[in-house]
Amino acid sequence: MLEQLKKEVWEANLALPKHGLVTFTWGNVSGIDREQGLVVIKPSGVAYEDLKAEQLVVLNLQGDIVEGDLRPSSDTPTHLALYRAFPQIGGIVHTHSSWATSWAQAGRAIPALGTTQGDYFYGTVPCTRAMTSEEIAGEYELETGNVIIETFKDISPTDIPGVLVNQHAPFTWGKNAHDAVHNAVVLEEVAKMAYRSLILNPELTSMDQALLDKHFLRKHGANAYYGQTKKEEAHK
Ligand SMILES: O=C(CO)[C@@H](O)[C@H](O)COP(=O)(O)O
Repeated sequence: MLEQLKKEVWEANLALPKHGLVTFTWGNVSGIDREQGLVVIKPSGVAYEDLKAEQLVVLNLQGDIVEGDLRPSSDTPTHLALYRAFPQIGGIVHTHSSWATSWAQAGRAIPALGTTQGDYFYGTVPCTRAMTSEEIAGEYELETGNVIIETFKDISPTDIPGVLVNQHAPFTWGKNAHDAVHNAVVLEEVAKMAYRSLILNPELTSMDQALLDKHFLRKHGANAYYGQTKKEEAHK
């Protein structure tokens, strides 16, 4: 089980440069074995082309390293906070992909303007609030997790599998590491499309709700891999 998870997380990290989501080592992917309560994550600062599966770091949800000689990603506290708060997710990606990061630096949420976003995000991709000076001076990565969790207090992480961290960059998640990478690619694409759409038509606000329902529920409805039956909820 753990060896399979390491292979999956290793492959997912290598997919980041393949999809043009990272410059240098500006990104990391993790996955979790919920039965064992163990998280596998990329080691800090290691170039993707040099990364070996055996270099991945294994931690428990409290952040204790149980396997691995290298330092875990500097974003590990954020990953762990999200795994503790969102039991539905099995993989997390953090990158500085340039279009999504531009929205995060601008402190702006990405509205759902079309079916491309609607197929994967059930509406707006939120941007967290700016962190306080105390939060920034404290354990920044842990506080980043906390502000994401705060942002999602009324949002289901299965409806919106990603977030923009204010003045930082995006995090995405999914049922496993590969799914989280898929959502990271989608987020980068819709960030680019939304920017261009708003340049072409600054009056845009959001897409038609019925169209959003149709597209999101069609993909994440009765067979939703999270085990929820969104169709029933949608027609109550
Ligand atoms: O957010 C940041 C830096 O702002 C990090 O994501 C780094 O860009 C990658 O750090 P490591 O995973 O190599 O520690």
